[in-house]
Amino acid sequence: MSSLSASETVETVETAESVQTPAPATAAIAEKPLDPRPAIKVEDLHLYYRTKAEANPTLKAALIRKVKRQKVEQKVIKAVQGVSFEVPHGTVLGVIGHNGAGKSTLLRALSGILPPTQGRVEVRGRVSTLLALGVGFNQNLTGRENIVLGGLAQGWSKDQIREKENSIIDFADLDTLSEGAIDRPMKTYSSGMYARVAFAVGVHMDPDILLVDEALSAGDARFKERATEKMLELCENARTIVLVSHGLETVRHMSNHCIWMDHGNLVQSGDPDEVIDNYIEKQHKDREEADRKKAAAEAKEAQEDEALAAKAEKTKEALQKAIGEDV
Ligand SMILES: Nc1ncnc2c1ncn2[C@@H]1O[C@H](COP(=O)(O)OP(=O)(O)OP(=O)(O)O)[C@@H](O)[C@H]1O
Repeated sequence: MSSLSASETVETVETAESVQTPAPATAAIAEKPLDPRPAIKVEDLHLYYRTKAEANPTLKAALIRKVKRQKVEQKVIKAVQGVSFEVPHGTVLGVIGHNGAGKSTLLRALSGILPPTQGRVEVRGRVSTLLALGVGFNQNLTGRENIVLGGLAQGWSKDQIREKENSIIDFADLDTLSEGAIDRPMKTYSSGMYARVAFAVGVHMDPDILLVDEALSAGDARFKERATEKMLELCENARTIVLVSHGLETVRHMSNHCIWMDHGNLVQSGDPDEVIDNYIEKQHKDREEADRKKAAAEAKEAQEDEALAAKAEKTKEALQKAIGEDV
């Protein structure tokens, strides 16, 4: 499930126009970086989305608005709020957190797709990004054609393309799933097949920094294992990987540093086992709290029902009494 984009940039620095608020505590990730300058440096990063959303999007409301020439109110979603961390070269950084915590948004900023609303992102090296399924490939072209197209976009020579094409196809190993699939349009692929091609292309871009957003989740166990091996190999060669995933065991297994995001904030940064265990504990506590609240609400509702029934009973008795007396 992925797309890829690669930049040839040796040093990318994204800076927001205004840096006003003081930076929160910076999370240094490794003690002995291979390169004294970090591969990634994020300082007081804020990322906001502006959307025009209506509470009640009805045709009537739209017509009234048009007649009255009213504008739809703009809503600001603060996806990332003041996050700072550094990633030395050769790190596999796992990024975990609940749905909507801001993980993918953070990755988009690292890849340069999304400029910071405020703060600073520095990325040193060639970046290859594996993002959401479907982006980056032409669905009507075959897997092979998309690989060649990707190579051309990278500025590879014909020989390089030929050499890498075979290696990418070998790595993706689609034939074991469906013979000849590599020469069929990608719109006919399953999400797992897509993930295989995307991941194979991404790692063959020879990136210094590989950004992976759940790209492996569609792959089967065997492919995940091979992808893991490949990522570790990249990492041994001082390449840096940022892996966003809900697969906590994958993150635990693969990463040597982990950050936990919650509602756009960085909750913890440190050893993967420690961070993941704390995250799991928090999830349990949240679930218990939610269960407790639900039970309390149900008990309250039952009490109110009982009180209403008692009141109705009393009213009925009073009515019967009144009717009886009248009679
Ligand atoms: N294109 C967008 N426009 C508006 N809001 C967005 C957009 N993309 C994400 N958001 C919002 O930003 C917040 C963070 O979303 P993001 O996708 O970064 O979270 P995430 O941690 O990756 O979630 P998940 O684990 O579900 O993929 C959410 O509130 C989300 O609704």
